[in-house]
Amino acid sequence: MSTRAPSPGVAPGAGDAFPAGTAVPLVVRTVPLEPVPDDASSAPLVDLLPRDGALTWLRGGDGLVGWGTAAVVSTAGADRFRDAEEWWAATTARAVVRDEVGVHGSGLVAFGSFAFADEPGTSTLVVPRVVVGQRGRQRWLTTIGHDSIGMPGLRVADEPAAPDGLRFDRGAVDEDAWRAVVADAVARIEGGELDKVVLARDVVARTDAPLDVRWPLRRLVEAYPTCWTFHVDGLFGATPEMLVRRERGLVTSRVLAGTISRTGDEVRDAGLAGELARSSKDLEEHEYAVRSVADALEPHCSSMNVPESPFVLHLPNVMHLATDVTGVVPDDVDHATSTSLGLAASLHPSAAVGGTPTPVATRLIAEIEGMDRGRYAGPVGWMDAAGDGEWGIALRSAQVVPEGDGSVVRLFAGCGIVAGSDPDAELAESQAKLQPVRQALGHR
Ligand SMILES: C=C(O[C@H]1C=CC=C(C(=O)O)[C@@H]1O)C(=O)O
Repeated sequence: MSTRAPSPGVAPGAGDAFPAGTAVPLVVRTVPLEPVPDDASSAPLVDLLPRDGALTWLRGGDGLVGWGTAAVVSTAGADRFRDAEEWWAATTARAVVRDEVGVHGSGLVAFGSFAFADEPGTSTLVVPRVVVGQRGRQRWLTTIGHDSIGMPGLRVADEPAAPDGLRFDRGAVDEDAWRAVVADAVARIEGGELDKVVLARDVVARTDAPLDVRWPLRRLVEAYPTCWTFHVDGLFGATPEMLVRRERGLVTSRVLAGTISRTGDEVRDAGLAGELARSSKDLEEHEYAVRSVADALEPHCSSMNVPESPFVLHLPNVMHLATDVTGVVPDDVDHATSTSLGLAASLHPSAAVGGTPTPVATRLIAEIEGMDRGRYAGPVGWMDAAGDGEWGIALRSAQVVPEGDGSVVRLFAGCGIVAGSDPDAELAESQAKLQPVRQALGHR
């Protein structure tokens, strides 16, 4: 585990690093901002983000944006969630917080993104210098530093530049090879090795100048208002799947599995939605995912509601079978494992991104998928000092890394494979799931 805590101030990304482990208390202040007017005249939160150090968690106008780094931790391996949780508990215990708003997301918060697998990969929790939040018409501003710091003036940021020289290339496994991997998984499922496995692939985009991530973020926020648009440490996307949300003891999880592409024709799509809702292959795939979430949440909850049948969630590119699981976490349960991050750790990887049985599926993914998922399909979101927060599954996402004078952007998509899955249909499904980020980068 490595930690850093830069010096005070509110300039995005500025500050010298304190030595690892420095126990400097954070000074946190949240104040209300002017309410959002009815006429949609105020800028969306995504427009406030500076170019460097932007952190994002937004859905339909609500959510959090942040920038700068007040403190950060990196963790890795099988204990990545526990180590991050311990660091957060120590950080919040010595923070001095004055929160004049007192809503979900005000006060001290950290944004986080966790690796899919135990190995390889690193995970991170970042405490920003500045957070701006919105819930309905309510807005607030939080500053976080190592001393009392002034309130920054908020203004709409400069217009991000479009990706320069954007081009796409194959990922780690080409399309023919990926179809063969899917066929191999189907044979193993039909041979009785396991019931379901989720197999993913990547596509690589390159740019000639460093990608300004605010370009795709602004487009994702606009095109996918019912998804959670996120950005943490180079991983960005718009996920429709909520692994776990905890607010004052109420826990919710939106489970997705089972997909059909949309055609754009309303009448045909209504017919396809009906087909999806009746498809025994998709219902089976969905049931494994719901079971995995319900079984993982159950030990933490005093009561739970797991609907018997899914509904069809309509997104601009695809439709999914969806189930909203809810539960109540009693006050007296072990705090360390029932924070939103502790719950995310128990739920990950659900059968929406791993498979059934989980250990067999994750071994098979490592054996045949042929790529490193990094933080794709891992939990991404935020948490507050009380352990409330929201952790989505990092789907419909991409990882940006610098390369030469430009950037490499790896886009990811995965598909649930069960007995009877067809490799051609799964490839087409993965292409539909790559569409949101492709289009947000400017590629039609
Ligand atoms: C693994 C992904 O989607 C999951 C979530 C919804 C539907 C899925 C499916 O139908 O296969 C996947 O389980 C992805 O988008 O990369």
